[in-house]
Amino acid sequence: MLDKSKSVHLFETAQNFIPGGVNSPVRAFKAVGGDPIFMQSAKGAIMTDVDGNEYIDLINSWGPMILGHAYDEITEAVSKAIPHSLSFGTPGALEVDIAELIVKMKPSIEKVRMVNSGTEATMSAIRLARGYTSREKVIKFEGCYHGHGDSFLIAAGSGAMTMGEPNSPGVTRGTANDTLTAPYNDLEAVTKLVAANKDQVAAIILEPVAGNMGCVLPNEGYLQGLRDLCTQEGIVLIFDEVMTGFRLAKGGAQELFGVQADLTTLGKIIGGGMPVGAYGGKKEIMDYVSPQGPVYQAGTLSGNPISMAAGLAMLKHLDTHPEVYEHINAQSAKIAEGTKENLKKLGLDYTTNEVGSMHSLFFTNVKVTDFDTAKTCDTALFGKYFNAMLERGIYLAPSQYETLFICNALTDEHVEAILKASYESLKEIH
Ligand SMILES: Cc1ncc(COP(=O)(O)O)c(C=O)c1O
Ligand SMILES: N[C@H](C=O)CCC(=O)O
Repeated sequence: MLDKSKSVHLFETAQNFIPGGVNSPVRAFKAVGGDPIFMQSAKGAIMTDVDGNEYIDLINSWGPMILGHAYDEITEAVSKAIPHSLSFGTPGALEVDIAELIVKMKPSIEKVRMVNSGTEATMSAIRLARGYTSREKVIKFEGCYHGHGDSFLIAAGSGAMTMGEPNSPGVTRGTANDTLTAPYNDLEAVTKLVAANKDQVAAIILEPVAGNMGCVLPNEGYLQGLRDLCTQEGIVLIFDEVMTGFRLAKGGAQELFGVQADLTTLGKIIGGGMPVGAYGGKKEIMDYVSPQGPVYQAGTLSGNPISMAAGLAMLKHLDTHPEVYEHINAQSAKIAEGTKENLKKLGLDYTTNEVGSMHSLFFTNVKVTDFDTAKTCDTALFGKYFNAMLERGIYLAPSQYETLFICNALTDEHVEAILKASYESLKEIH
């Protein structure tokens, strides 16, 4: 058994001062049992906890550590920026540089506004869509997560799904009424929903690859179908690429699937791990944002120089090193294939979904294509698997309804260790 005594002590103390002892619910290990591990440091693909245990990290801060933890180019850029002030509250040169680079790397984005989190990005994007269209309703998909803005805590994935609270108390009935939900991957259902709310829908928002009910891929033609529907009905199509942007390809899911959104929301990845978000898209729509247009949106720390320095270093690296994508995709494919072989060897019939450097093992024999099929998973069994892997030094996301992310620092030796641990863990829990 790992010695977790310092983590246990910290968690006991934390619970006195922080709700549930954590600053974001999925970290609490409630869905998998046991106490959360408190981390001390991380470098490359390895995290070290406060008790000195080491783990191969398969969450990578929920996605942004594409280059691995404490990547030299990023930490150097941050160190260089720090002496010049931690925040100006005025425009700064790095904001212009990163905006220019994002516009270059993501063809559907002509203008971009920086915010401080993915939640802020999605909240701002739907306000903009409402202001632009003069319509009030928004369609989201069951099991998709767009942060914790009131409009999105309806049939939400990620922690909300994990805690069994996809509709949160505290969201007013009025707000909930303006959010319509449809099943993911069902074009007919969303088309009917739009028809039933003719000329009232401002935006359709989705994760182009859902990562918050586990990893769920869009069916062939689904994204294009939504694109066509939105164009036809004057609806703003928003791709929430907080997870997929700059991860699945330089141009994110839009490049991979060849479908362009009107607005795109971005998050943690463009800060290289610092608290950042952004929304951007067609100039015609973005020019509705204050101070150019009437839709108000602001932020004291938006475009923060330290966050911009980190994000810029990360994006510059991704822009000039296509081999990063080759490597993370290849390592992810090895893990996915190896997991399938392990399942076969053990006579287990579970489902795996993967795309690029994102993947999930679902404890169900049902093909997972939406919220309902994701919910067929044996979450108790996942909890056992999670803990068995943790004991073997592999840090998975502590919920069945999250996606695993691969970083560029993951070597073949790491992959081998992950697959060995996975085989032993699967064997142990059956
Ligand atoms: C797709 C998606 N959108 C939005 C968010 C919200 O981002 P944040 O947690 O930075 O507010 C997340 C992650 O939490 C996400 O995965
Ligand atoms: N699924 C979420 C982000 O992508 C999990 C992170 C969090 O809410 O703490």
